[in-house]
Amino acid sequence: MSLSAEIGVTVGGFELDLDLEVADGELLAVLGPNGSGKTTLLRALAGLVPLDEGHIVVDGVLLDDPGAGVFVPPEQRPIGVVFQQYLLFEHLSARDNVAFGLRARGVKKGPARAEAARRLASVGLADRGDARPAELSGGQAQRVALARALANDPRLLLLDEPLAALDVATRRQVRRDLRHQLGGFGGVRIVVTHDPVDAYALADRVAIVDGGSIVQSGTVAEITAHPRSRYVAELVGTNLIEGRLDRSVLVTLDGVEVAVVADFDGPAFAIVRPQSITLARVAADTSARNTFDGVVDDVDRIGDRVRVGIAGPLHLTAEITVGALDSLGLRPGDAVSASLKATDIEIYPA
Ligand SMILES: Nc1ncnc2c1ncn2[C@@H]1O[C@H](COP(=O)(O)OP(=O)(O)OP(=O)(O)O)[C@@H](O)[C@H]1O
Repeated sequence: MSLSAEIGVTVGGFELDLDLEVADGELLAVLGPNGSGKTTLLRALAGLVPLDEGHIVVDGVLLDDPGAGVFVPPEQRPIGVVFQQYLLFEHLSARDNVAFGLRARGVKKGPARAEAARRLASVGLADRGDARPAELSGGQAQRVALARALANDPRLLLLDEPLAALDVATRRQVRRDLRHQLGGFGGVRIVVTHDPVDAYALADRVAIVDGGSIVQSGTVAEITAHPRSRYVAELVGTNLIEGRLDRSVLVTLDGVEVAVVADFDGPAFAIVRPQSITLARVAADTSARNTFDGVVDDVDRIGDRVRVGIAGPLHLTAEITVGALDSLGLRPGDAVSASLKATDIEIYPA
């Protein structure tokens, strides 16, 4: 393992408490909603916030351990950071921005500038060394920030929302470039993002952070198939129901009963694809085992499909065609009946 960390930090009443093990060459995406602690995690790894408890070990070297009285300052850590807004010095050229970190570590001006030029060339910016940050496109500024982070040959590379500063049109191209550039780095890479598309495009493994702790981690495929929280279910666009199974009836925490097909009892999650939910104006006489009456609380059109949010005993999202929406004439506030077949509900242990 190249990064092994137990992070215990409190900032302004917010508590971050999580463990991370990341192998050399692995790219971990840390995904979570606003305020979940992602930036605080990066700041703790980089040494910008000292740990209150725990330890950080990179390549076998202890960087922070309050119990042992060890704290290696940020500039001495084998860590490169690309911050959210890149934080390039506006008054310095691209080359001097990249050379800055090397100079801070005692490299002489000439060799630092030569190394910076080489680093810029490696991210495809050989001809932009004299440009100031204001003269660079968003994608170019990001590559300068990456070249700067890599200039000291770090063992751990941290990227905080690397695509957030870019407009939608440039994002896709820069995401592709970034994947390519990150592919050439052999150490541990951690990318923080709240965009699942970035996580899926860049990462081998994803850790979902919520409320200062890791609520789920695994490969993208594992997380997508078996979400274990409402946040993740929403990210992957499915409905999650949590409860307790008792002979093929899932009883939710609120006491709602859902008929399912299951061969075990006990705490369980159920997922229902929005496309498997049938909507009707009044409770229909169907073969579906489950029918819930509710009220439409959201109607969101995506191409020729419509996602309809239903508030009721269960909060569900159904996906229907525009034609079906028109014939039902559903609007927010309307009463609606949602049916789901027991065989369309996938069950797994909680
Ligand atoms: N220096 C600080 N002083 C007080 N509170 C802080 C400080 N730094 C972070 N917090 C609080 O800690 C929580 C986590 O913040 P953090 O920036 O780590 O979240 P995040 O997941 O990166 O969010 P975002 O996606 O919005 O950047 C927030 O509630 C924030 O207000």
